[in-house]
Amino acid sequence: MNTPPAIHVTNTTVHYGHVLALDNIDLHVETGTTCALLGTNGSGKSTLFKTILGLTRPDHGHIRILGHTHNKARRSGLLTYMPQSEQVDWTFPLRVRDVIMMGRYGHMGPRRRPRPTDHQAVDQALEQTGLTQLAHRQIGALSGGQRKRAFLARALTQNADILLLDEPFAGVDKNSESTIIDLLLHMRALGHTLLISTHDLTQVPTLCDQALLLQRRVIAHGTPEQVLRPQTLMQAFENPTPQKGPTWTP
Ligand SMILES: Nc1ncnc2c1ncn2[C@@H]1O[C@H](COP(=O)(O)OP(=O)(O)OP(=O)(O)O)[C@@H](O)[C@H]1O
Repeated sequence: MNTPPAIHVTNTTVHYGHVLALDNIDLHVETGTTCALLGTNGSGKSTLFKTILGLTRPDHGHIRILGHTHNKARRSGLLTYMPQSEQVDWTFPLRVRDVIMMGRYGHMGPRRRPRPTDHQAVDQALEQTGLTQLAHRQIGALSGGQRKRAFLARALTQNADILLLDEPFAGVDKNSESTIIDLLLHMRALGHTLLISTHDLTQVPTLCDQALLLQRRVIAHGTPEQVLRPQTLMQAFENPTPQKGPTWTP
């Protein structure tokens, strides 16, 4: 029997009130693929992640994760999500290790008592993200790049087949960026499926097998060489959503 696609989004439209965020999206990501999600600010990247996760309800459309509904996929731990920014009280006395352990909650019983396998998973994620020395530091005392690595470590401990990463390189220093790239290449080599939104086009050819260019609708989907053409990228600027913040120049 053929394996179903890791992510299969069909004919999916999302409005926030009168704002059209996604317009009839079709997306097919095979298992083991690393796909970049590209687009200007406000082009619908975060909305697409949230819709795949079932956190945002589409007006219409059909979403399957490895052949399952998002509820079943989430319950089965098939996918994990690293949001663009975390709603965290940075003054709360949580250590880096505690934050990463949260990724293991789905593997624990209702009392959330970590077992040796949970501690091992956290140790491994700390090492992979270069945070072992900072494990006992309060989360708010980390730099932006270190915080991003901690939340990536929390996602890794879930050991999900599919990782949805919203802007993993935004606001990180060069050191953190190179740690994150190495880690994502490692996950790719292990056969995980990754959907990564990024404004940094320079990473895409090395890191990704595919790229999807979004401007509420799909402008292009193919290999990085097919998508990263100036004339294709220009289409994303035909009618960009007015937004504050950085955009990129093709
Ligand atoms: N909760 C919301 N309520 C109303 N409008 C929203 C909401 N979330 C997003 N939008 C709007 O939907 C559109 C798509 O936003 P979205 O955040 O998905 O884009 P994005 O590509 O992730 O942008 P960025 O790169 O800035 O994060 C934008 O016009 C945005 O203003």
